[in-house]
Amino acid sequence: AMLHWGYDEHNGPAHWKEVFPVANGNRQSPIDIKTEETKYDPGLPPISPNYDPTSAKVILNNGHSTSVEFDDTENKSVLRGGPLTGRYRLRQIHFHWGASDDVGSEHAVDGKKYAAELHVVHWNSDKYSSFVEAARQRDGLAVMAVFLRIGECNSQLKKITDRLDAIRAKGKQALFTNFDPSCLLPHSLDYWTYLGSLTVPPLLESVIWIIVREPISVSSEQLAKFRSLLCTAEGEAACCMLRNYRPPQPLKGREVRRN
Ligand SMILES: NS(=O)(=O)c1c(F)c(F)c(-n2cc(CC3CCCCC3)nn2)c(F)c1F
Ligand SMILES: [Zn+2]
Repeated sequence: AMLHWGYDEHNGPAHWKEVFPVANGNRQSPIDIKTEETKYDPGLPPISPNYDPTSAKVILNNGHSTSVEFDDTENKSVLRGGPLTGRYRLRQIHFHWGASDDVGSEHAVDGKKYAAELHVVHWNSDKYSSFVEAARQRDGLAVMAVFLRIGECNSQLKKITDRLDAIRAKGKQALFTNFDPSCLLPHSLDYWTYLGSLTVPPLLESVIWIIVREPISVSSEQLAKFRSLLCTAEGEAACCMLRNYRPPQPLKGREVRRN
């Protein structure tokens, strides 16, 4: 079996079930959203992100993505509305991308993959007392996903891509504050929503997914900076983080609703 999970031939998504059998579960993510089969739900309210820029703490290379981590010790930055009951506290944002611009997103829309995908991870702080506890519950996490398409340079994303050279190696982090991730959201927050899982091991089936339908832009040069991150620590033989997306998983009868 694999040593440590990753996205290479020997430890990638096809192997994850060897250590995490839930990989073949009934509510796995991501999925390919077949827009003709989504169900309009007039009862779905708008999503309402409310983030305090002082919650941002550090930018991190965790070896399988780059994330911005937020202070989630109080309800300073929360997501509410949409399919959610109560408040979900902001924990971290991170990205998924591919080895070339024609792939990279985890979710797909009618078989189309975008160049990358932003995930904004929150946990149900009304019902649970920590992220790790919430991550084990069916309604514990809410992840808002935003597609990135190749286009003009994204000046807001530049705040992140300009810092990546300071955290090239796995385990490196740098101070990163005064950042409100709403600045990365598109004009329209219309969305699809369905029940799924983490898209990385341990693949826990605890995520209410909110997929924003309008993509944001990223330039090819900005995206190339993500690929120059290393999935190896300093002093180890350098290995670039060329891709970190899981392919779409079986829908298994789940409904995808839209507002
Ligand atoms: N792609 S995704 O589905 O949006 C996504 C997520 F939703 C996550 F929550 C994480 N995540 C993983 C852990 C370790 C925890 C270690 C203790 C058990 C729970 C996981 N922290 N956050 C994550 F890495 C990720 F990629
Ligand atoms: Zn993710």
